Formats: sequence, C-alpha cells, structure tokens
Amino acid sequence: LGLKNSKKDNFGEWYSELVVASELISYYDVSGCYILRPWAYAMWEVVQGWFDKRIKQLGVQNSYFPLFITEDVLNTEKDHVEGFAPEVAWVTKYGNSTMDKPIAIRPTSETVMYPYFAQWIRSHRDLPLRLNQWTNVVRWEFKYPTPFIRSREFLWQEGHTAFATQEEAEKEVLDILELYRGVYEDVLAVPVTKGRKSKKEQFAGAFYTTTVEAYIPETGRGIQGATSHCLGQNFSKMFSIQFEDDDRQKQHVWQNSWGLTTRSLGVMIMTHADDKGLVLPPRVAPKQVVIIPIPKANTPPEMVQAMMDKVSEFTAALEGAGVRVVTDTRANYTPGWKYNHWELRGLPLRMELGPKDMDNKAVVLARRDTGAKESVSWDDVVARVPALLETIQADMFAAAHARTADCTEVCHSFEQFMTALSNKHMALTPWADEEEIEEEVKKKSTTPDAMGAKTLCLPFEAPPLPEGTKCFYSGKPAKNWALWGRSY
Ligand SMILES: O=C(C[C@H]1NCCC[C@H]1O)Cn1cnc2c(c1=O)CCCC2
Ligand SMILES: [Mg+2]
Repeated sequence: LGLKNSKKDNFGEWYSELVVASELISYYDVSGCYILRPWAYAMWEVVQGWFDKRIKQLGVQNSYFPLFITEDVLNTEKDHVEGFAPEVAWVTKYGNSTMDKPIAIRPTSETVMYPYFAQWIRSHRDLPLRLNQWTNVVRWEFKYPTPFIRSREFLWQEGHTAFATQEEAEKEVLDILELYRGVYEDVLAVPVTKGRKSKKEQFAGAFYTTTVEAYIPETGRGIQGATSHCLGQNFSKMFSIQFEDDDRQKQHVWQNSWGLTTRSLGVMIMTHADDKGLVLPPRVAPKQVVIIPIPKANTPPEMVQAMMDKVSEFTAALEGAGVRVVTDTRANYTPGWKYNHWELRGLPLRMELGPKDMDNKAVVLARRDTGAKESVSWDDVVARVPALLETIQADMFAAAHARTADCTEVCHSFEQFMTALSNKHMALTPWADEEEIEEEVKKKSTTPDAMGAKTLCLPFEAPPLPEGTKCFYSGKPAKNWALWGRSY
C-alpha cells in the first residue's frame, strides 16, 4: 500500500517505485522496455487526443508508414544517421533463414517517408503536404533507461511537412511549438521554456531546431520536452523532393519535422507526484473524481441504500457534466485503505459521503494537490466539481511554475555559473554563441558525481542584451542568451 521505501528526496528510487506502485508501468524482460498499463495508456490517449485534434485543425493528416527501413535507404543521409548509427536496431533473421540484407527498425521516419514525398510532390498544387503518424520507434539507447523518460522503444507522434516557401515552413515550426507548449503547460501543468537549440545541440539534419525545455528541480536537470525542426531544404535536396512553381521552375520544397513522445508523461509525474504517490492534473487524469460512500457499522440498511443511490446519482450527473468519475463501493476495504489507494493513483478529487453528510444533504470534497477539504451541499455538487477541477489545474501549474522560476539564475561569470549548478539550478547567461565554449563548459562542469552542463536552449524570451555585454565564459562580446543545465 502506498510508497513503502522512498520519499521524493530519494528521487531515483522514489520514481521507480512510484510508477510501478501506481500501476502505470510494469518492467519487462527486454532491458530498456516497459509495459504501459491502462492508467498510463489512458493518459497518453488524453495527450494524443488533445494534440491530434489541433494538428488536424491546422490541416495535418494522419498516415501510417512501415516500421522497416532498408540499409541503403537509411544511409541516404550519411551525417544525419552516422552519429546515431549505434542506436539503430536491425532485423537480420526470420525463422531459420537469414535476411539477405538486414532491415532497420525505424528510429524515426525521415528516410522512410521522404522517397515517397519525392514521388507524390510534382507541382506546387501538391503543396503543402502535411502528414503525421502516431507510432512506436526503437532506439537502442545506452544511457540509463528510465520509465517514460528514456526507453529503447517509445511511443510518439512524428510530423513531417513540406511547403513551397520558407515563410510557410517557418510559420508552422512555431505553430507546432506553441501546441507543444500547450500540451505541457495547459494539459500536463508543466512549465516549459521555448527556444532554439544551439548548433551543437540541434538535430544534425535540421536547418534549425526549436524546443520546449522542462526542468526537474529535485535532480537539477533540464529535460527536452518536444522538438519542432525546420529542415530547410536539406532533406529535399538529398531526396530530390521538387515541385514546379508557376514559372515552371523546379524548386526544392521547404520541410519541417516535429515530435512529442511518452516522455511527456514522465515529466508530468516527476513534476507533480509526492510522497503519497501520483498527483494528476485534472485535464490529464483518466479519472478526475472518486466517490467513496462511508457507511458506518451501525448505519441502518435504508440509509446505506440511500447512500448508494446518491453515489449513482452523482456519478451520472457528473459524467453528464463531462467529469471522469470512478466510484469505490467495495465493502471489504476501510475508508482509510481506499483513500490511500486513490491518492497513490493521483486522482485530483475525492468525494466522501458518510452518514453525517447524508443528514446534512452534503458531500465532502478533498483535493489531492493541497489536501484541502470542503463540504458542498448536494445542490451545488455538479457545478462545484468542474470549477474546483479547473482551480486545481491552474494551482498545480502555478505551483510548478514558481518552483521552476526559483531554479534559474542569471550568471555573468563562470564562477556564478558553477554556483548555480551546485544549487541544482539552471544558468541563464549571455554568451558568444561558439561551440568551443559549450565543449569547454561541459568538460569543466563535469564532476565525479555529476555530468557536465550543456545549453538547453537559446530562449525566445530573454532579458535585454545591452551593447558591450560580455560572454560569461569567454569575455567576448555576447551574441545572445543561453539557458544551461545538466540534463537528461
Ligand atoms: O528524430 C530525429 C529528428 C526528428 N524526427 C521526427 C520527429 C522530430 C525529430 O525528432 C533526430 N534523430 C534522433 N535520434 C536518432 C535519429 C534521428 O534522426 C536517427 C538514427 C537513430 C537515432
Ligand atoms: Mg537520442
């Protein structure tokens, strides 16, 4: 029952125990792979539903491309793949036979899709082409696997779009990035920073990469939430994806690709969960209210029946109001046991209905995020519950935002930078925007028990940069601001 061994200050153990005890995850016998149990999958479906609805409003269509990639097609784009080659998983056998050529399992689908983009796109009338797919991908990662955060197979969506002009492509990059901000801040109640990745940190195949970055205060590590890349014409030149413009001139299309994964659920869990278990933001909670009748030993049978009728009545009324309800009327468990059970699973609200409440024609609502309890008369329940759920959503975001805001220090020297890291904070610094600086800082900030810091992003919203401001590290004229941190 509940979390036996660890508290959130013992973060790694706490997280691993929590995701299993709350029945989100089961460990699987292929290392780095996890089972997403219904409580987790239901949350992924909420994220999918929210994002899918909005990309369709933008004109994106879903499709499905094969899982397998031939070797020569995967290698079409040498430098985009060679850095990642060790992570690619291959099929070499079927039955007792050996494939004459091994086939790769998709780690991402640029090379799967783009030969067909080249076939389908002939004229500017075929543009824009905007496809998305909801799939699994496999990357044989060597870094420490962590449920949701890093696994060898994960679920994601990958958007792949093609436009006639740079302007259209660049506008979409930011439209999608705004949707990713919405997934994190409006659904998962997780604050993120929008920005561009540095040349060193960006996807090698991209023209530039934009990102939403989250932060885990307990570990002092940043984490990439989702990416929206402008690919420019890099891939269209490689795959000869051309269209004829009005003057019958052949032009290479401008492309984007963008992805969000099940990692988003792990970030939400790490951000909000506590020592009693999950704390789910109402918008992502598979169930938002658990109704628990509490008959006493001496409660007359007719009142017990009245209680149960009330439970059914509130369930129907709240579901009619769009609230996701579960009831716990199991006779063989104590109220305390039930409270633990549903707190561990993170339900935002508990509705208690005891004999006193029956006499007062009221219920008690208990918030999971603050523990606050309030008595609500029966007539007000159907109005109060949705309103309280919205309040909980907003309060959870505000609390997480406050925690993260305290975790960023503006630094003008390497000493201040190292102090920020030792405080498990992120460092926002003016810098000369040179890759050598990132390499040196990463080396110098690596300690025996902590990895080096890297640039998480160049934030779109940054302080002013007055003429003459110096790079925190090199002392050279600063070109822009960078947000640095240790990261996942
Ligand atoms: O996946 C991308 C780019 C792009 N893929 C589509 C979704 C958005 C965005 O992440 C980058 N990338 C990361 N990781 C790998 C590859 C890779 O291209 C290819 C080989 C295996 C590992
Ligand atoms: Mg990777």
